[in-house]
Amino acid sequence: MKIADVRVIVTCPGRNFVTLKITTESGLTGVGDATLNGRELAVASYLNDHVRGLLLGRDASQINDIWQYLYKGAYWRRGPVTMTAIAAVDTALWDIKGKAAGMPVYQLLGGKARDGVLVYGHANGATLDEAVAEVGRYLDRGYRAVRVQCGVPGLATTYGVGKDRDFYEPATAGPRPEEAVWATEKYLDFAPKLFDAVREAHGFGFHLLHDVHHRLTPIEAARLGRAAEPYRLFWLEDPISEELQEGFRLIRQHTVTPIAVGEVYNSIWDCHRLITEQLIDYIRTTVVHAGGITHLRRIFDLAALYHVKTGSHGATDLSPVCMAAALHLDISVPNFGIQEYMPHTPETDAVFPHSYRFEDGMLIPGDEPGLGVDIDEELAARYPYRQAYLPVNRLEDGTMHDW
Ligand SMILES: O=C(O)[C@@H](O)[C@@H](O)[C@H](O)[C@H](O)CO
Repeated sequence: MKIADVRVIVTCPGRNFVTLKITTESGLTGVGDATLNGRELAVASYLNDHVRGLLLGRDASQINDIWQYLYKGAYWRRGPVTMTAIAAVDTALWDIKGKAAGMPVYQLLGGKARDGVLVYGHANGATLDEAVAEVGRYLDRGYRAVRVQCGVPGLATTYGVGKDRDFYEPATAGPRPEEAVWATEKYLDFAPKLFDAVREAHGFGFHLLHDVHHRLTPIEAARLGRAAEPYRLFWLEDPISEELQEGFRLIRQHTVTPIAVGEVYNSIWDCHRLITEQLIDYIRTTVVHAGGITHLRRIFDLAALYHVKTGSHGATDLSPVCMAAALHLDISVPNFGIQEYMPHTPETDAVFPHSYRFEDGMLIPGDEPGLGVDIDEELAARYPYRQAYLPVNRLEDGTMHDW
């Protein structure tokens, strides 16, 4: 199973995606997502200029060795660019291994441990009434878990409230990021009112989630977690900036609201203390940014030992290739919690034909050999890369804040 070709495909069917495609001498192909929102070309270059030549001629079946070769071999370990590049290679090799075995990847991971993958959808509204109505729309569509985000009175823009109702996209095309404004006190006063209104209108028969997007200090997050307790959130996501693992201990001391974190972590070394000290309830690392199926499985296994469940990131900047890979892992691990799901636009779905499907609040991975996802290269070529950035965020006095 020698690797004969390695190609990096950059395409922008509405938003940028980087995809790695590996072909073996016998003609088997595998795909891996390599998208790093706002820094896409850095990963494309890493793969093209520093990884491609190392893979040609190597045995595609040696996934573990290739992973270590790229990780230890780089000397410079971890970090989003390196780990996204390694993830792309790893994912493509699992896809190939599945095709070579004639089995879906979840079979290679030990088989299905559940019927489907519980997902949460994104309800958001500029006003409280709109947000409450949006939650209802998701429940009507069969979602059993809904994340709610809402414009904060007195703030012009708020994280999670998109311009498009169905296809949330925070990155904007152009040479510079958009600038947003933030006021913690306004948000902290408003958020419990939002949870109250949602529960009042729709009851407690579904899971309610909320994302803080790294904007609070530990004590502020503790205050919000405590205020949210009557509304029984499934989780409070990214309450504080993710670098300070000790910060989560302080939150824990004050509230029983479950905590989820991890979309910006790239390795087990970023979250091992959070897991082993049981400072979080859900780990949100995902395939594309945390070293692929091989490494994510290690994180999930460690988490399982400490009763921490999975809750992988699944925003639209993670391509359908990442989603397919995540689903194979989600359906097979013992400690699965939930999977984030934001449907892609029809343009993106056409570029990445896939067999996973939404059914009754769950995603079901396809049963064909490999990951059940591909890239239509001809179509992809019609959408050239467009520079785009995630927003930056400032306090009302101009101080740079976490976005
Ligand atoms: O929970 C989430 O889905 C978010 O935090 C993401 O939308 C995040 O902002 C984007 O993936 C950034 O690219």
